[in-house]
Amino acid sequence: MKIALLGYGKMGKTIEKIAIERGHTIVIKTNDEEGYDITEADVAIDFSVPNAAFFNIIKCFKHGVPVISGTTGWLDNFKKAKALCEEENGAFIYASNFSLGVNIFFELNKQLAKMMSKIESYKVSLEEIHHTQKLDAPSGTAISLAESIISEHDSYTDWSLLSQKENTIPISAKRLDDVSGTHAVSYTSNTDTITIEHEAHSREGFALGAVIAAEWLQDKTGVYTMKDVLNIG
Ligand SMILES: NC(=O)C1=CN([C@@H]2O[C@H](COP(=O)(O)OP(=O)(O)OC[C@H]3O[C@@H](n4cnc5c(N)ncnc54)[C@H](O)[C@@H]3O)[C@@H](O)[C@H]2O)C=CC1
Ligand SMILES: O=C(O)C1=N[C@H](C(=O)O)C[C@H](O)C1
Repeated sequence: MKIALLGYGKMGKTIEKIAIERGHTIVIKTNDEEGYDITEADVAIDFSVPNAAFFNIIKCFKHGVPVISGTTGWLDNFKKAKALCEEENGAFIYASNFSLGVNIFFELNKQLAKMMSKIESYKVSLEEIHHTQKLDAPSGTAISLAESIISEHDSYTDWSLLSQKENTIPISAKRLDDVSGTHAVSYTSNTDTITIEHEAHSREGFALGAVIAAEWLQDKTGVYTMKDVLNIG
């Protein structure tokens, strides 16, 4: 498979290594909006920056190139991207987190929220920790976790960074050197705390998931999620 890497930073470089190990060829690697012919690629993988992702993605739709995006912090335009994908008969997967471990963690989070919805004595909170170069906060993964709790738990209607408000899930975002990505969901009562946590040991899990998603998407049209790719949940 000929792959275009839209964004050749920390993730782009990790994806390149894994894609080559799996027998693919990188035909484009760019940190720019222009200066390449996207039709050279069978599939594009966008891990760029929040203000570039939407442009990169719709360019792929316009040229009939299936696209995977893991860029976070651009979701105000997500609905528009989905609609454009359908209009152009494109192929698209966005995931706030491509690792198998986090996608299993997403399912655990959903089940736990469903169970805790019936128990009023526990209050939920989220914590995410990432490296200091991260541009967005809270992380895309923390937002996915919070939205899933909101859809399963009757007491929560919103999330916010460090909120104290009733019905709002507080998210704490910490930035420390060299942390690939840690997410914890805690339920606290007067007597105890239940915590589930996922800790990424490196970027390789995210990169492998993105390459597997690209392999899965290459002959399809439509908008999909990692749940479709991994067949879990
Ligand atoms: N969904 C997931 O599983 C994961 C998502 N991410 C997200 O992926 C994104 C990238 O992460 P990193 O590689 O760690 O960041 P990074 O900062 O190392 O790399 C981003 C690259 O995008 C480049 N760039 C800037 N403008 C561009 C444009 N117009 N077109 C293409 N590239 C452009 C930058 O020059 C930089 O090299 C972030 O939004 C991050 O949150 C990161 C890890 C996993
Ligand atoms: O920026 C990162 O590094 C990561 N970003 C994603 C997010 O915002 O959730 C996924 C992962 O946690 C690493």
